[in-house]
Amino acid sequence: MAHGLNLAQLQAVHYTQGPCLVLAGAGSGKTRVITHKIARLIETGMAPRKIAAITFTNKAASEMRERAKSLIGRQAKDVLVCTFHALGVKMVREDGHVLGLKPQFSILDSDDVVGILKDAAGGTADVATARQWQWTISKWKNMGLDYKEALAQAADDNERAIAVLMQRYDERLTAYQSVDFDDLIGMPLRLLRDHPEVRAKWQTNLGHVLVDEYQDTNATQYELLKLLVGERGHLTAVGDDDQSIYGWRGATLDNLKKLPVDYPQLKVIKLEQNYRSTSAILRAANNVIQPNPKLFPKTLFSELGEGEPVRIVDCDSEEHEAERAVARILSLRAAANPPPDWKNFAILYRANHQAKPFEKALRKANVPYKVSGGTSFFDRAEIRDLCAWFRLWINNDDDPAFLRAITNPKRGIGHTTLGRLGEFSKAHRCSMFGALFNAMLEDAMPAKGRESLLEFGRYINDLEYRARQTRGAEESLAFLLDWLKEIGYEQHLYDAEDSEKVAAARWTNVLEFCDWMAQRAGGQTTTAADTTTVSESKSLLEVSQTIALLSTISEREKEQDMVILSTLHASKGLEWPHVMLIGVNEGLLPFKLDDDDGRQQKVSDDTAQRLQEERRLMYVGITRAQRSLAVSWTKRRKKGRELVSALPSRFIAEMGLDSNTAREDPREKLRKLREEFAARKAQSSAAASPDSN
Ligand SMILES: Nc1ncnc2c1ncn2[C@@H]1O[C@H](COP(=O)(O)OP(=O)(O)OP(=O)(O)O)[C@@H](O)[C@H]1O
Ligand SMILES: [Mg+2]
Repeated sequence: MAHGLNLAQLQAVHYTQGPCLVLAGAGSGKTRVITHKIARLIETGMAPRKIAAITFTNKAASEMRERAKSLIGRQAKDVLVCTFHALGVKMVREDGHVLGLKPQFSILDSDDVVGILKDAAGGTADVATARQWQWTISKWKNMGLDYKEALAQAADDNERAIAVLMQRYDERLTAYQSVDFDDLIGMPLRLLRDHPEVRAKWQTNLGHVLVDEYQDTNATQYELLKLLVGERGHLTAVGDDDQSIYGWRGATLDNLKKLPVDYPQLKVIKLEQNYRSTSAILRAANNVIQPNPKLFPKTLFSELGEGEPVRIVDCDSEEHEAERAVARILSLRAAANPPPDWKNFAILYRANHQAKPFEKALRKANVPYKVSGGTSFFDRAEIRDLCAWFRLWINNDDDPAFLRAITNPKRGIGHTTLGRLGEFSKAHRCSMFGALFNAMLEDAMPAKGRESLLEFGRYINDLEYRARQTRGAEESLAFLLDWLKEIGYEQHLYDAEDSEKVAAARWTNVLEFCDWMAQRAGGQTTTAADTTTVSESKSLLEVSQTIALLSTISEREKEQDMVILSTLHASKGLEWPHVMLIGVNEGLLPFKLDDDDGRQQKVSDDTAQRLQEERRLMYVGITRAQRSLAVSWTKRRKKGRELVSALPSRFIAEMGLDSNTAREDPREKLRKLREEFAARKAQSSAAASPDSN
């Protein structure tokens, strides 16, 4: 097991007596330390289920599980590898009853939250305002505040009003037996903080907790972590202060500073060798991050050789930029034999909307690509409709799911009827579903409306019963298809869409989703949020319970051979042989900074801090590249409908490249291509792929 680790890494892996912090730059093998340490802990006799490894995304979790599996085999499946949120789901499912929550609680998605907030505020607010409330409440929850504490620290009347709204909002969530995304951290924290027996249970159950990307944890997550590991502090955290890019979401570098204070026995280990990138790439990264104040001094070197110079690509417009990116991918592929896989290329950008021209250009050139971190499969309206039905089978009290299921597809139940049902359920303090079977409902609405409601209720009960009996892949698929036919979902899609093509695509998604669910019922796959690894067939009801959780917190990831388009934020922790950073313009990266035009000497503290975070984002982007890096910017950008002239980002100059060699010159490229062609010919058939590592 020792192979493939340097001395400092080995030290981190073997130190299991107490808390350990690995603090090191990008690509220095921090994540590798975590996987090897999992293996080491198991080797020394710790039961795999006593180990928890916390990652930043579900994708990172499944990758880590794979890596652990290749080191230690099947035992890896019992290690709890998941995100903070998935851990939260597990904790709330096991112990939420202490807080009055049943194990079959629902997790609300962002749209549900906005709907509930609007409703709780009297129903007149627009979506933008409701999103603002959502943002503020989320911020408070991430600071570990309940509505009373939020009220006490509110800065103005507006915030006080939101704190009052927060109370009503949380009351509704309790009534719906539902939680929002932030509760998945806040509730476990309350469980451990306020309930010693629960705390004792988790501290005994977990022998060691490992955390990747520690620099991006927020205050609540840190508190949770501390309570999970207790005073013994069997904790390994790895991180890089230069890669902290979630400050805007409440992550705080204070957690890095607090660790040595809260754990005086903390062992701090630094790693200095970068195993990912060539020296040319690493130098550009070091230059960019250099102006930022240093929390901990570090140096980083690479032994992978100088490599290709970093390319700066000047473009006229976004379309031009996209064309050049595609041309670069094609020429890099043409230059190697066999050509590197598509998945070796990544196009990274600051904001989601920047992907569009690139998608168009890639499609035009028939290049397979995947937008990662964009709209997830589970965010599609049709999938969310189906998930609402599942949520309702599992948790009849989930009112948002009830409303979504009863109206998708429409079943002739009008708004008036639903409105009356809503009022009745409020007056009688029960869920809308519960109200259906209340004898007093007779007085609240005309018989006709009531009859259709009851019919729906009976149908849900019937489905729940049938789903419980349905096991295995084949039965499940048959059940799902029957159900979709019964509710007329395909027709519903065709009615809702003007374009038949769009409707057909949505129906294909539905079928793909059913197939995927059926496979899970057959016991095939494991996913990041589903921490209990599936190995035998499950009933469809059990499967839908985990799907309902997945619907908001997981992306369905398949390993496919495609060019990756990703935001810089979503690229954290990942690596590709060839990376293109695009839209590296002032105003985009760094993103618009209020009082800073790049020339002023003095800027406000806030702006200076945001600039530091933007610089870290650029650093993250550069350090994703293993062998080649191109950085492009455009002379003109779209602003609304207009084309305005634009400047290259200050970060391009800061990379400190020699402008003569770095600019991409078409003539030089041609020369290189010729050279490579000649070299390949000489090598003839024996040529091995430089990309097959
Ligand atoms: N000792 C080593 N020998 C050889 N390769 C290594 C070694 N340590 C790490 N690597 C490789 O270097 C690359 C970067 O490692 P890893 O992803 O663990 O770095 P990291 O510090 O987590 O990076 P980031 O800060 O971007 O998350 C990986 O491909 C990994 O397999
Ligand atoms: Mg990492």
